[in-house]
Amino acid sequence: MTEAGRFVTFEGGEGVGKSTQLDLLAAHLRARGLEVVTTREPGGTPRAEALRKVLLSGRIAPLGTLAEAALFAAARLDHVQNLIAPALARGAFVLCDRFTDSTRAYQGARGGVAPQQLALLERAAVGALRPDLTIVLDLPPGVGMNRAAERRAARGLRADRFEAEDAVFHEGLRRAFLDIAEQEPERCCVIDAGQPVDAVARAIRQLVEARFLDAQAAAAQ
Ligand SMILES: Nc1ncnc2c1ncn2[C@@H]1O[C@H](COP(=O)(O)OP(=O)(O)OP(=O)(O)O)[C@@H](O)[C@H]1O
Ligand SMILES: Cc1cn([C@H]2C[C@H](O)[C@@H](COP(=O)(O)O)O2)c(=O)[nH]c1=O
Repeated sequence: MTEAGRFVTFEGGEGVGKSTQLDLLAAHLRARGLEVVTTREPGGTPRAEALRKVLLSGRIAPLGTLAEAALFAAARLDHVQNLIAPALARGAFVLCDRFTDSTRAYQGARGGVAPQQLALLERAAVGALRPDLTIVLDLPPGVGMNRAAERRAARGLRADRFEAEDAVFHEGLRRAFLDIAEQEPERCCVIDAGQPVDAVARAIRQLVEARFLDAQAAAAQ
């Protein structure tokens, strides 16, 4: 449930195309004259971006997955309070690269943090805020990991804390995101991310227009 705006999150494993598709949707919505705020997790505000650096460096990993989950929640609290909630209150479309489902998948399903503990952290960080729509980009993990590795090589980067996990971890993540989508079909929509970029973008545009913009136009008539 959001305030006046629309909150759309992009989820899925590594290299499935979340940032590519988020940018394309943002450009499409801006061309229609809408205010769009693009952001990401962990991150989105200066304090949360600082926490992102620590989390992805792997320096927190020795403290255990519960500590990591708590730090993701701390970053999210700052992000929601200082960027997401104000933008939604203004009536903007907020497009966010990863949100609470990533914690459920990475720290919960794969990291072994108990659902009750995750629920407490989630409530503390986001209160009653829920995405209006979550786009789950689905891809065999091998394909996504290859895409992510090529992107890293082009930028001269090394694998981060989570990219460095093994194939079993990434296979489990894919299942975790699909399970979340099955459990919340009204909020989540799974899209085949193995299609060419343009085809994925078209599917996302159609979904967003049908969900938010066609209904708005019909109501205005
Ligand atoms: N549909 C596609 N087909 C082929 N390549 C793609 C497709 N979508 C994105 N890519 C490429 O794959 C790489 C990863 O894409 P992107 O950064 O958008 O993924 P991501 O899900 O945001 O990754 P991460 O979670 O690792 O940050 C980029 O080099 C991008 O150009
Ligand atoms: C929000 C969130 C993220 N993660 C992990 C997932 C990714 O490996 C990184 C973020 O990197 P990206 O290139 O921006 O996708 O962090 C997580 O484990 N838990 C979370 O809640």
